[in-house]
Amino acid sequence: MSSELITDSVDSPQSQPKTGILLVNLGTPDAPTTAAVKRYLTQFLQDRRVVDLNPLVWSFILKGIILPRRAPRVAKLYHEVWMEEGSPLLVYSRRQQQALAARMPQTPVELAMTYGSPSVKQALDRLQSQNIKRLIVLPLYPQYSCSTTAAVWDALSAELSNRRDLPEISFIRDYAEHPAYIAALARSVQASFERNGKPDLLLFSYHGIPQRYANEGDDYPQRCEATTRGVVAALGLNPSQYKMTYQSRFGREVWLQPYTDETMRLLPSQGVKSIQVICPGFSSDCLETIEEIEQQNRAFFLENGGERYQYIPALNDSADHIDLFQALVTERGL
Ligand SMILES: C=CC1=C(C)c2cc3[nH]c(cc4nc(cc5[nH]c(cc1n2)c(C)c5CCC(=O)O)C(CCC(=O)O)=C4C)c(C)c3C=C
Ligand SMILES: [Fe+2]
Ligand SMILES: [Fe+2]
Repeated sequence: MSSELITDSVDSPQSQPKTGILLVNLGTPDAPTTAAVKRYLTQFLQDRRVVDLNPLVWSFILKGIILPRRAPRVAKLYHEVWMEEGSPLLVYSRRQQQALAARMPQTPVELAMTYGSPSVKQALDRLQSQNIKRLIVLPLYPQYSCSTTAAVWDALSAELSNRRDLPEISFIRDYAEHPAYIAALARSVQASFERNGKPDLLLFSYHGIPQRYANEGDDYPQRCEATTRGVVAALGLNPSQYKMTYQSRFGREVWLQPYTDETMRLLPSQGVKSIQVICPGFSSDCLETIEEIEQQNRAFFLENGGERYQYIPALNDSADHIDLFQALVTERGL
């Protein structure tokens, strides 16, 4: 054996240990059917990071009351947005994984979902089979929340608790104010203004969380405000030209306000006739953007006197978005 081959197969003190990247998104049903939605929601809504009610009481309410009603209704909505290759959230997340992998051919890039598949276990198995010694974890949530980012942390640590050999881990908490993220959003809004004309109002709609989670220390609303501040500064908008709301509330508790749906119904009576809506909390288009924002909230606005409504798509697998991901992992020493 030549000495060249020997040094190639052994980590020399100078060579970097092999690094892998793990992208993690929320998860989505495997099919637009009641059974698949029930499976998905059972796992998702039993995570105490998401719903923190007494587990025994909540499990009883969830399985006995909520899922039998919600699963068939939501399955129909998934059916409406389903793409040829699958659920939009998974389709766009896969494209992001593939585009990032193409940018860095020496580095394994895997995708996992906190709930459903591909699971964190499957992704870690694939990375470990490639002998990675360092792991950069990028939760695909621009703004930290205990209900999303911390749930990624939990899923990862639960899975690692079964393994003997842990990699060195770098966990990206969020990128709400990252200059490349703000620039990508601002460019996407600017392109929409050029295509459709400048609207009366640019609405930033973020997924909500219970207000109580924020009161107990989740800085998610501050992280959303930071994103909005960055984008409006980049675009030079004044306060009368934009607004920020929270969507997708679930259950009876008070969630972050103002609510997107209520705002949408009110705006036309306040003189807003044309609106463009961006959802910067979603790294991929999914049920909550395509069905809830592009379809349902469009109807609320138009039925109440609004005239022009445009939804600005998520950054998905655009080159700007992949540039941002590349910058985030490179900053972690890749
Ligand atoms: C208590 C319930 C929920 C909290 C808290 C919550 C926070 C939260 N969610 C996202 C991103 C997404 N949520 C999506 C769907 C979705 N969310 C909830 C509930 C809570 N979310 C439910 C029940 C559902 C499923 C649909 C439904 O039954 O209405 C999705 C889309 C998934 C898809 O398959 O397309 C995303 C993405 C964030 C960012 C967030 C907190 C900041
Ligand atoms: Fe959600
Ligand atoms: Fe929704």
